[in-house]
Order: sequence, then C-alpha cells, then structure tokens
Amino acid sequence: MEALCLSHVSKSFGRKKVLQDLSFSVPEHSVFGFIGKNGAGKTTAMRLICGLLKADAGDITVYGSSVKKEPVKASCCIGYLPDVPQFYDDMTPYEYLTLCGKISRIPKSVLDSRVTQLLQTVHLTPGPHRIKGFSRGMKQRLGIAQALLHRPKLLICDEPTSALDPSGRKEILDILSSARKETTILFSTHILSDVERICDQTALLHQGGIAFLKTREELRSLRHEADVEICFHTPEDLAEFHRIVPEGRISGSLSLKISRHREHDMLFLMEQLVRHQISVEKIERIRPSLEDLFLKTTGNEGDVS
Ligand SMILES: Nc1ncnc2c1ncn2[C@@H]1O[C@H](COP(=O)(O)OP(=O)(O)OP(=O)(O)O)[C@@H](O)[C@H]1O
Repeated sequence: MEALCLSHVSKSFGRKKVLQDLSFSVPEHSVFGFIGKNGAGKTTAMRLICGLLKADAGDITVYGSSVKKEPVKASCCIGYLPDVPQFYDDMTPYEYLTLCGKISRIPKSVLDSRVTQLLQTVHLTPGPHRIKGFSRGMKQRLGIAQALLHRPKLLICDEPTSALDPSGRKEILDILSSARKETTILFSTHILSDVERICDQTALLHQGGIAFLKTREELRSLRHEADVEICFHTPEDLAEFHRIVPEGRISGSLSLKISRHREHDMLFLMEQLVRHQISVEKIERIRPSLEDLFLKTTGNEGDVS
C-alpha cells in the first residue's frame, strides 16, 4: 500500500514557484530520503504533506486520505519532526512527553507505558534531567519520541541529522531504521551518506520537481559504473594508447579518463596496455560518490556535506 502519494503538486510564494507538478509516492514501511540544495523546497513539500501549508494545485493523500478534503484524518496519520524542534526546556523528557500525550488525548491508562517505552526507544533515561541541559542529539531523539507518541503511520523528519556529530547521526539513523517496522518514514537531509545508509528510495528535488528517484539498488548500481583514469609516463604513450582505444577524454598531457566502465572493461584496457607494451604510472577505477551524482544533476552550486 502507498503510505503517501503526491500527485501534480505545485506551490508558489508570491511569484516564486517553489514546487511545480511534483509527483511521487512512498510505499508503506519504507524509508524515503529527500535530498536537494538549500531552498529546493524540501521543507515546503513536508509542510504541505502535514497540512501546515496549502498546495496551489495537485493532490496529496496520506494512507488514502486527502490532505485537502480530509485534513483531520490525514494529519492523524502523521508524526512531524521539524528541523528545529522546540520544547519546554524546564521539563524533564518524561514530563514533556506526558504533557504532549495528554494534549494528543492518549488515554491515561496507556500513556505512562507509552512514554517509558519511547524513552527507551530513543535511548533517553526517564531521570530528573531537564531538557535545557540536553545536547542537540538528545533533543533530536526527544523530538522523534514526541513525533512517534501517537503511533503515526507516517513519520516526517526535516533534517533530523543535520548539525549532529557522526555518533549522534548514527544513533538517529538507527532509531529511524528500526522505526520502519511500525511506521513509514520520509526524511530530508543534506548528508548524502545518510540516505545511502537507510533509505529504500531516494529522491532528489530540483527546480520544483523530482530530478531523480532511485531505489537503493539503483543507486548502488549507478555507483558501480565507475570511471577509469589511466596516467601515462609520456604524452607519446598516451597518444599511442588513445589511437588503439579511441575512447574517453584526454585530461592534461598524461591522463585519459574513460567514463562508466564496468569491472570486465578494466581487464580489456589492461590487456591492451600489455599487448602494446605501454607502461603506465597508474590505472585506477574511480567510483562516483553520491555527491558526484548530486552535483552532476544540480550543477556545481550544491550545498552538500
Ligand atoms: N513562508 C514562505 N514565504 C515565502 N517564501 C518561502 C516561505 N517558505 C519557504 N519559502 C521559500 O521557498 C523556497 C524553498 O524553501 P524550503 O525551506 O522549502 O527549502 P529547503 O529545500 O527545505 O531548504 P533548506 O535545505 O535550506 O532547508 C526558498 O526560496 C524559501 O525562501
């Protein structure tokens, strides 16, 4: 079943068109990664899904409920973690989650055990420590607990790992990854290795629409299409080799770059070098990183880490 479906969604702010004819869907119990440059419209799309903004055109459905026609039904399915979650800093996490649970009208009989269980899930202790002393990572984890409190079918997290150190990021990613058993997850990030780590599908938002949408396997296979760089000792060796294998792009006076070679092609290139007795400084496979794919699609001004 589709947890979320966006169909031809557009949104402008004044004359600025942020989203144009945006369509994609997210299968149930999957983790969907949303990447894009600063200002690409990731937060706008998430706010539209949550019903915090109104789309100019198009439809959004959450588990079959239209955000436009059945906003309450749709929003009941969603847990949202904004990019900068706000808390009552003088409370302990236990007090804070209990307050949120009361506001969400979670029955008293189950609230205490739900809060205790969620604190465990996000690795926070129900002790007397106040939120104001928490690290960023702890606050993000508390934000995830808050968003999961009412057992949403769809969890939306806006850059949950940004500004965290590698161990803080790993904790968040592990929590999100295991939360997929109970919910479907859509999260945005600038940290491309994070989407590679846990996302079943990754969408790149660019110029108002989806520039690419890849499954984990597709991303992996794209990254297997490595370039090969051969560095020669002399320009004459390079010219001789390029006459025999008229492929690729000469870069500088000693180097040849051949795109998208697969494993077996490397053997072919090496055979040609041996057969024609051309010695080389080095021959190397260069796998594109996700950053390379991102920059190739968006131009070179991408803001990625
Ligand atoms: N309420 C608003 N009024 C006017 N313009 C807005 C509003 N909200 C967002 N925008 C503009 O829409 C564009 C998309 O913003 P959005 O925050 O959705 O991008 P983003 O992809 O989440 O960026 P970032 O990665 O920097 O968080 C930006 O140019 C932003 O200035």
